[in-house]
Amino acid sequence: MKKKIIAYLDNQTSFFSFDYVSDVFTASKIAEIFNVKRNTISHYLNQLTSEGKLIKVNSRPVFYLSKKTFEEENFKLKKNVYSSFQEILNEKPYFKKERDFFSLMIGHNQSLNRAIDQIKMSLAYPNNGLPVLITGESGTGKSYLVKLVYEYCIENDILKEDAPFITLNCAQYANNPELLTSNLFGYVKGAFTGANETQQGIFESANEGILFLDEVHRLNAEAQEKLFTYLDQHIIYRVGDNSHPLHINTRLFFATTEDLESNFLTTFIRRIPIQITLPSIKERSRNERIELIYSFFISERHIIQKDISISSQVINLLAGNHFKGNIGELKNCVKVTVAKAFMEQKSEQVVNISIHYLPSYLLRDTEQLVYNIDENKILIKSDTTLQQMIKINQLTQKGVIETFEKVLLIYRENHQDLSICEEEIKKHINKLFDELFFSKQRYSQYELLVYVTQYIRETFRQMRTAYGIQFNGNSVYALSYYLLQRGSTKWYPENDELSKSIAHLNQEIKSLYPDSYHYVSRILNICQPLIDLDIALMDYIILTLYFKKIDWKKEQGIPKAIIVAHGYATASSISNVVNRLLEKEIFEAFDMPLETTTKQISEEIINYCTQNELSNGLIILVDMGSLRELYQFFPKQIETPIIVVNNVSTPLALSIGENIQKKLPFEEMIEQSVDSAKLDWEIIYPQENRKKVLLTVCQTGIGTARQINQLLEKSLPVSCDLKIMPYSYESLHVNKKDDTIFSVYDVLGIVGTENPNIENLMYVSLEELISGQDTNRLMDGLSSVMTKEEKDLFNKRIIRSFSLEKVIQSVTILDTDKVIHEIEDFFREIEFLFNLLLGNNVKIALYVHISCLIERLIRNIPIETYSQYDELAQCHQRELSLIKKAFSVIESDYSVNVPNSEVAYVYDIIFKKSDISMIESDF
Ligand SMILES: Nc1ncnc2c1ncn2[C@@H]1O[C@H](COP(=O)(O)OP(=O)(O)OP(=O)(O)O)[C@@H](O)[C@H]1O
Repeated sequence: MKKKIIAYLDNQTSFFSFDYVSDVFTASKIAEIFNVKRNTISHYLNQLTSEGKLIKVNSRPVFYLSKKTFEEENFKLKKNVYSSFQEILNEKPYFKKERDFFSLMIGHNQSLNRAIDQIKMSLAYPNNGLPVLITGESGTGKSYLVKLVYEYCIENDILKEDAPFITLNCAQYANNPELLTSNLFGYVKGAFTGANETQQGIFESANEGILFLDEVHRLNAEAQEKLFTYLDQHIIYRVGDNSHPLHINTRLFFATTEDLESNFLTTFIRRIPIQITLPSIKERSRNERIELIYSFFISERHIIQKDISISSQVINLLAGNHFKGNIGELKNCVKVTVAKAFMEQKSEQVVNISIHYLPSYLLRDTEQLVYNIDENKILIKSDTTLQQMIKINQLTQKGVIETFEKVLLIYRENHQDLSICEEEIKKHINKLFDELFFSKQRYSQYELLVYVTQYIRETFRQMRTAYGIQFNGNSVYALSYYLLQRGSTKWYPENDELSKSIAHLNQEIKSLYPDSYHYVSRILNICQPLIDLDIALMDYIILTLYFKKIDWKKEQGIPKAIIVAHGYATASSISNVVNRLLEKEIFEAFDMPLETTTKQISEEIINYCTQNELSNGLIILVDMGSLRELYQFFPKQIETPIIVVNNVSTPLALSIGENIQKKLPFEEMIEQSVDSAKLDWEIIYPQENRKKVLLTVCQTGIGTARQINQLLEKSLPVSCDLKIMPYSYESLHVNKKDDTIFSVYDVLGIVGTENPNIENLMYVSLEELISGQDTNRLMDGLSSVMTKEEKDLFNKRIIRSFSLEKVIQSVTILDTDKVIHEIEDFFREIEFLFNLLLGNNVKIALYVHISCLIERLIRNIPIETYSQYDELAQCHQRELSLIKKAFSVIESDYSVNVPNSEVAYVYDIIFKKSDISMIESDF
């Protein structure tokens, strides 16, 4: 048993961390693992401790670790029994000192992590370590890093207490490279004119210490040669003497702001195995920049010996600026700002730092707007530490990061399959947003919130214009709160495994919710430069899943409309007036100064076309005859119909705008407006590449069609270039192939609740999809737009999305279980009253139809009146009354009244559905 315990603890101890001591080291856990009584285990553990095999930590609970493994992984221990882990830590050689030194360097655990590891490695290398070359722009901390290296070496006995640390800035000798060489390596008497005495060089003075050559690219070829000799053999020769080598032991650090390739002899570079590049301030995360700013204000506080209160705008402006002189310039900027405020507020107890004290160039250069609002203050007192300040900063984003971690944990626990764990993940995301909405902290960040929301609102406005997406007012706030809390911290996954999971999840979400993902990406890209975000893949994931819930409401069927007119503001003024009158941004303006050519205008418009979603067509109102030729510049591959209307005027634009709002069919929008005005217009249909569409229809209007549309869109693979759009059943039923939709699009087929019976056109009923009967037929009809893999994926998703429950869930807000029960009662009643058995297809059609019907009634949404109601009522009054009777339970349960038209549609489904067989019952 003792052997087993030792083996177990050897293994566990290799994972031991002071930061989190797991219960695997406690007697009770070990007893549980070996299925032995606790007392027995304690007895063995104590014996092993006194044998020196284990260490015992008498904290509560008591922990036991393998001494051998601990010492291998950490450091030698003096005892076997300790009162706490802190007591063990106190024995760690140089523990405090080592940690303290490099941690003074902000970014030591983030952007400088690797650089510091490399330095430590170079110092540990035998025979005086390895030489290190540090590159980086001016002010990135090269000199500061070497200074810390020196202190680290002293504290860790790598160098003796009185070891020399000599810095030589080679740039000081820019005009006299020979002087630099002789100062560096020393010279012998008579080596050159004026060499009256033999003189030892800086190299010798740095013996047994550190020599730091800054701006080392200034060394001339001769000096570089001399350095090789040292690097290769650890000897130097004084200038003028090549026969007396001097043995030197100095650790070399070089720094340069220059490009290595062009300024150094390759032979020199090859001899320096460790090369480190320090990041510019722009490359550091915002959090690191904020840490730097805080630390500089804290040091200024020590200098002026007065508390400092800083407005959060000041921090924002400093953190948002990418100082060319990097940290050095940032530090100076803080110094100057504090000095200026201090001078002006000598008699005040606390020095207030507002944006007025910042250097003016900072305000001028900043991309961020500055508001003159009463803001939050950050107070630095005599005992304020950087750690405290960072903690406050990090707290704000804790909730978001915790959600990241939780989501990833759930995803990984569920074999990286979103279909199993999506609901659970969404619960956590919704919880996060609930917390964000109600967070008290928000109030303390009020000003920043105002700032962020106005950008988000503007971003959403752009999205509305570009994609025709309507936003729920809450979305602006949800996104603003999220971004505010998220802060601008770079978030890195802890390891490669996690990164892989994130990439996997990202891919899954991207293909599952392509639209939502696309919109989220657009929004984040637009906001990113404005609010200085460091976006991680997790942000796309969280936001896509969150916004999916709200659902982007697409404005259906509205074409884009633009006004193009010569002159500096003609187009803008017309569109302004019209948009204001219509209370909607219908028109976009393209002002064209007079010298612009038609070709240039076309290019602008084509550019606009590529950036906006135009699948509902584009209407261009132009001001002069010559512009009519505009379309000749359009590429043949246009995918959308374009109407060009000549001689734009405000009344014409207003009339067309009204028609657009009424969602009239594409050509009618113009016909109705221009008829009276006798203006000329032209419609250009895409000839080669008409967009392929699948239409969704429902017989009662457009409501259910839209829902079917959404379900299909969600199932559509991202890579597939198919448009799915709801369309009027009535219009197709009456016009058949003459309907305008067929000249605008390449219609591949129709999915719906009722067949408009168009010759040679695929029709798949909703019931077929729900019953999973004939998805193959649909897939066959889509062969021209989908590869086999895409069809398989589409099919798989349709089967998943079109279960009866899911369809009902998506078409209504009603409680699915309840509504299904009610409808089943309705079936029984119908079967009883008419003495028949409803076929499965009829039932499925009725499930969907009636649940939508109930919702329509509850929400007071009108439907198209049943056109031949009177004739139907004349012949089938009895049937209509019986159907109405069967509805009585539903009517009373939902407090609604089923109107005649609705009853008539239900009659059609039960008795007329052409492709559904109705089984008469035997009795
Ligand atoms: N990571 C850091 N944490 C805290 N302070 C830093 C850090 N890096 C640099 N500094 C501070 O920034 C200032 C500029 O750094 P430093 O002089 O080392 O830059 P440099 O790269 O050597 O510049 P140059 O090439 O112009 O000589 C120093 O005062 C230093 O204290």
